[in-house]
Amino acid sequence: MSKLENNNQTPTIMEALKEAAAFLQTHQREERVAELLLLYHLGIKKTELLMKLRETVDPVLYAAFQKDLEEHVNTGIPLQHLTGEEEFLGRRYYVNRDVLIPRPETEELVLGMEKMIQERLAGKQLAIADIGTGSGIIATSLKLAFPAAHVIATDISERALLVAKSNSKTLGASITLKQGTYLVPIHQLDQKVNVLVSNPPYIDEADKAQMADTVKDFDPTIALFADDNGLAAYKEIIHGLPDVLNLPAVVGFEIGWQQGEAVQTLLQDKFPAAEVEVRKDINGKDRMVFAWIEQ
Ligand SMILES: C[S@@+](CC[C@H](N)C(=O)[O-])C[C@H]1O[C@@H](n2cnc3c(N)ncnc32)[C@H](O)[C@@H]1O
Repeated sequence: MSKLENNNQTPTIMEALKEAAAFLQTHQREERVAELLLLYHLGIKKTELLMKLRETVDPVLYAAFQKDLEEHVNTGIPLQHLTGEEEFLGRRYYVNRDVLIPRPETEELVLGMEKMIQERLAGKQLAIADIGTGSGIIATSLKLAFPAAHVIATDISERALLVAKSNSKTLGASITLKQGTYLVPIHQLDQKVNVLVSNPPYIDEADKAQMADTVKDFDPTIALFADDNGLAAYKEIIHGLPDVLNLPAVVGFEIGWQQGEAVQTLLQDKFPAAEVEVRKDINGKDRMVFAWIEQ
């Protein structure tokens, strides 16, 4: 067990940060965790932190900060599980062990969907499905971007849906939440949609050994892994698409960086006349597939 050595029970904020950053660096953890965790414990914003660098840290808060820091170093517990929140497109979402921690790549998926909806479905009544909603980030963001849309969010996990419910409520997004496997809840609602988006599980189990402990030990297994080289969820969803889409429709998937061609082919085979495009993320890796399906 690594322990943070400190001889000073009442350091200044600056000293606490330096000491924590060095501790994280020694244990090959991201140094930025020090600042984010201290902000959380002090209950202040970064701008306030910069003005308070010479103030001493309350010993009780400092002890709690150190305890979390040591747990992070020793177990790999993600910062977001210590603070119970993550930011997504400028909004704060509650997270726990029942949901995937929202990723920046998914922000790019949502922004891409918003743009396609504005360009292709302007003036149309929108019915949007988010399949495998997890913490509800995609469904909530799209409802807030298109307030008149009917948004349905599904997940196989009841516990994930509780998190999505709490987030959508806190953020004032009225969405319909349904439990069930992939498209089944959409069928049950007898509701066709003209927008379908999903960030499904897409990691091949064979890649587990190379994954960071912060991911494989803490994100829910059901949110990460899929059979068939990670393609099983795409295959199942795309197979059922013709029955749930009200054309013309926009479809968007987040994908693993090596899955672009496979998912594009699955969509193109199902809808030969569709425009299907693989897009890269900010790091230059294939990360999204978008389809515009008119017939
Ligand atoms: C990669 S996570 C994405 C969560 C969230 N949409 C996001 O982008 O952060 C995949 C989600 O799909 C859900 N899931 C896994 N298998 C499913 C299935 N068979 N049917 C519906 N949802 C499923 C998981 O519970 C998880 O919430």
